[in-house]
Amino acid sequence: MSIINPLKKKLSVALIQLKTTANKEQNLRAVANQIQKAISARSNVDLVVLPECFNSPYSVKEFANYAEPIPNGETTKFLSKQAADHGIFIVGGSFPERGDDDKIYNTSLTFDRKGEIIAKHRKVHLFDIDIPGGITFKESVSLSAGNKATVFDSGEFGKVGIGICYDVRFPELAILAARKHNAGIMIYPGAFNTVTGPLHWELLARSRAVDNQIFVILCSPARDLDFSYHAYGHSLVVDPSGNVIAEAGEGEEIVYADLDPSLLESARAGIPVTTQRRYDIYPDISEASKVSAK
Ligand SMILES: NC(=O)CC(=O)C(=O)O
Repeated sequence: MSIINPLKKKLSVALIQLKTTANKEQNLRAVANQIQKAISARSNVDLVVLPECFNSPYSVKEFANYAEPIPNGETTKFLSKQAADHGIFIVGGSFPERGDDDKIYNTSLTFDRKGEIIAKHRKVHLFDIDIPGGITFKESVSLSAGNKATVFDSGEFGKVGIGICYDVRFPELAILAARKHNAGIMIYPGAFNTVTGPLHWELLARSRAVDNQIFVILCSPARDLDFSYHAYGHSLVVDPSGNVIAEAGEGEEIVYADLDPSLLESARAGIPVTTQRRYDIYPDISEASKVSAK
């Protein structure tokens, strides 16, 4: 049985883990500086990834104050220009979007080398959790959920799926991207915290990678203990065998990695689950689990 390798060529990525302040202009300037730094350090960078909510505080009280329309808002124009000026792909983390329906979404835009928007993902699963003695957060207080899975075709290195943070806890998005659309990479801008991060951040990234034998990228803000929300940090890249091939600490840092198609090929050749699935036994698994959750 021949191996399907969705990754068309080696891809050099840079994940920008930076602190977010309450000042949007300052945040955008910091992103521009960090992109410049990444390009200067590694001239072959193809794709830059930014964290969830990189232009605003991660706070349900603040999302509406920072929300912008797409594509005519300041942050969209800024990201487009960065991508075009440097001739790189950018997965633009996420920022609060004010939709045409006046609702607020947590939205990630992806730009190609010419600065064109090639993907728009609105966080599908809102982060509503309550861990007594740990953390309570309810994005649904001020955000609305997106209603579609997102995969883009880079045209150069194959297809890529996008999720935002809490979306990584739901394997279905990555399964759809990898198995229905043949994506070789899943990218999640995310902002786990100091309670859930140590428990699940790396575990979930490695799980999504091994489930689908794809590369998985998670990009977080840097930790800032002066803010109400303490981001976990630890932006990382996982290969299709589940190995963490690059990882940041907690502070500001740029993580570099080369995504090598041969790693995907050897993972799928050695443990050929892609060709061994028994769809006769688990047709439409999501529908089945919906019934049992009632
Ligand atoms: N911030 C999130 O959306 C998700 C998160 O922190 C978690 O799942 O834990």
